[in-house]
Amino acid sequence: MASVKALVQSQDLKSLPSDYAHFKDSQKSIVAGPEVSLPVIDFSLLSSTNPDERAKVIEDLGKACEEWGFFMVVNHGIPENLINSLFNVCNEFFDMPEEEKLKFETTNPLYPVMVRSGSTIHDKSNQTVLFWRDYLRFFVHPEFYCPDKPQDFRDLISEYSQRTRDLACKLLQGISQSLGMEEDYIQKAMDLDHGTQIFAANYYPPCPQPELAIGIPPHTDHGLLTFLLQNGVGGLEIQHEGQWFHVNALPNSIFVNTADQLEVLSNGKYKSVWHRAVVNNEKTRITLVVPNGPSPDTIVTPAAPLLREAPAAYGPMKYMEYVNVQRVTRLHEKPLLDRLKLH
Ligand SMILES: O=C(O)CCC(=O)C(=O)O
Ligand SMILES: [Fe+2]
Repeated sequence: MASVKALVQSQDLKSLPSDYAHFKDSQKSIVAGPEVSLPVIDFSLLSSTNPDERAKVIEDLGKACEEWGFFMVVNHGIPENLINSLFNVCNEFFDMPEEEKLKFETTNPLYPVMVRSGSTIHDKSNQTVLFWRDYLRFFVHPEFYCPDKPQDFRDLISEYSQRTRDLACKLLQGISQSLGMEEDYIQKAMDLDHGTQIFAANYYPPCPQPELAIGIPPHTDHGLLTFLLQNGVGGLEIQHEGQWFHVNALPNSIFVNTADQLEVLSNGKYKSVWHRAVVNNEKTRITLVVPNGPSPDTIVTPAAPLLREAPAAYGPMKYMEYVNVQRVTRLHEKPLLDRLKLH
């Protein structure tokens, strides 16, 4: 299938092709949410030698997970030039000839490298609706995959994936402690030495009628923590206290959201945040997304130490099975996470 990028380039589009109309009439269209300021976590304080400073950042981290499920990490130590190079190389990837990219086209979520355009969803009447985005996704851990073009892609991804894995481990140590557990509880219980890490790049070209289209419809992410970078163009919205809010990034920050397996592990204390990507009619938006999850075979359950205080609120499920079932769950069906709830 042709990419959304090619569609935009091939025609002087004045209106949205009907396949991409998520909202059939402008009355029900997307209304951009108001902007909200998010909790900010200073990552450098997690390795502070001052116990009070460390205790404070762990408390802030716990609050951010409990009240928002979404925060920005600053002073994360990932070099700005690595991030800039990654955006450049991902842009080059989407600029490659269609035939090159389509080599990776598949609908099988287990393929290690996948390119898709306008991934389909089905609305209530079972009609297909396409997302206004092109998409590249591959597994980087426990096994490392990466397209071999453009040049330097592999090296950059390899470095970014190592650094973000380290960031995820350290944040999860703080999160373990914020739940009153041993620092390495999550690392051991989720087998993070073999943790699943994915790299995804979303490419949202300018859209002629952005209010009728959707980049990604509302969803929660599978995994523990997702990291997101954007190329300076906004579009991410999160649900907070029942309302949609637009979120914007501080310079040099990384967005982090709590995901489904962290909700299960924390026995519901930390909620997996609902979010969506809206599109605009002016600028191409690129986001680089790294979901960090348990090892593929980990059976995820609420953490044992938390069950002294309350009974388990979620049933067990193997992580990879969860990923696969979630992928075939349709928009109007009950979300998989809700189906795991025991009461
Ligand atoms: O691009 C965005 O802003 C959201 C991406 C996202 O939610 C995802 O890839 O899971
Ligand atoms: Fe997401």
